[in-house]
Amino acid sequence: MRVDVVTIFPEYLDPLRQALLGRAIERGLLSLDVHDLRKWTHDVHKAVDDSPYGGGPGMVMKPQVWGEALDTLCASGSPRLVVPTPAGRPFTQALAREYAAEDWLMFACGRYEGIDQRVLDDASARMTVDEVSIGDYVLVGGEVAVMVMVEAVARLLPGVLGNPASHEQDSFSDGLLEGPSYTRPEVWRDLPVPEVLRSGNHGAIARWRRDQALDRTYHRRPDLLAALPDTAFDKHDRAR
Ligand SMILES: Nc1cc(-c2ccc3cc[nH]c3c2)n[nH]1
Repeated sequence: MRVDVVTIFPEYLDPLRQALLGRAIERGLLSLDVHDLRKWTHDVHKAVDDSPYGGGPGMVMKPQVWGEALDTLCASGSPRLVVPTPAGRPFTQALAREYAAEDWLMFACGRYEGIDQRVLDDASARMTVDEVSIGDYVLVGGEVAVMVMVEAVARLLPGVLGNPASHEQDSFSDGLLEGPSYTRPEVWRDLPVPEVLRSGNHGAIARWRRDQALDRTYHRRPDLLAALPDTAFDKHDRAR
């Protein structure tokens, strides 16, 4: 997978080159190229923003600069363009899986009050453009949202995680939240590991984990439970 990121703060994306993702990049499982948007300015101040039409606070990112950047970076083809914004569709594990199947993702990091809408409208004629929110809170720019999405997508790529089962038992992979996890010691500060997990009875362990996931989802994210089809529940689930 090819990943391109356009931003006025290229160094903000450096953490993506550390640890697991850094090793995946070194192994060629994905490529990451970060581009400084100011490369496509032509004035001495390298201006990327201007005042908003209609008034209001803050500044808007200029369409000319973004247009030239995308024209250059997309000259060889059409990536899926992902634009973080509080006003976007929710970024979910399902969307991460969809992105993990793409050959080429490009992320446009806004700053200020965002990017002139015409940039996205113009790009939509040549590529799929997704305006995406990573949550109902407001960041200062798109860079952190891009790091969240790149990490969530890259970990799904074959070979990135040591054990593929890790993401197959992710929270949300079966529509439920993950239950609690435990490791040694058996008792810590007078708190024991649930006995079933030490029983060696794998059927009982699987049942207990499913029950824990159902309970946790019921109490913390009832919306997820309500969204599941009846077929998602077996007779044991229904007997609870
Ligand atoms: N989910 C979410 C996205 C954002 C976001 C994304 C881009 C920009 C550009 C300026 N402020 C921004 C905020 N906040 N919260």
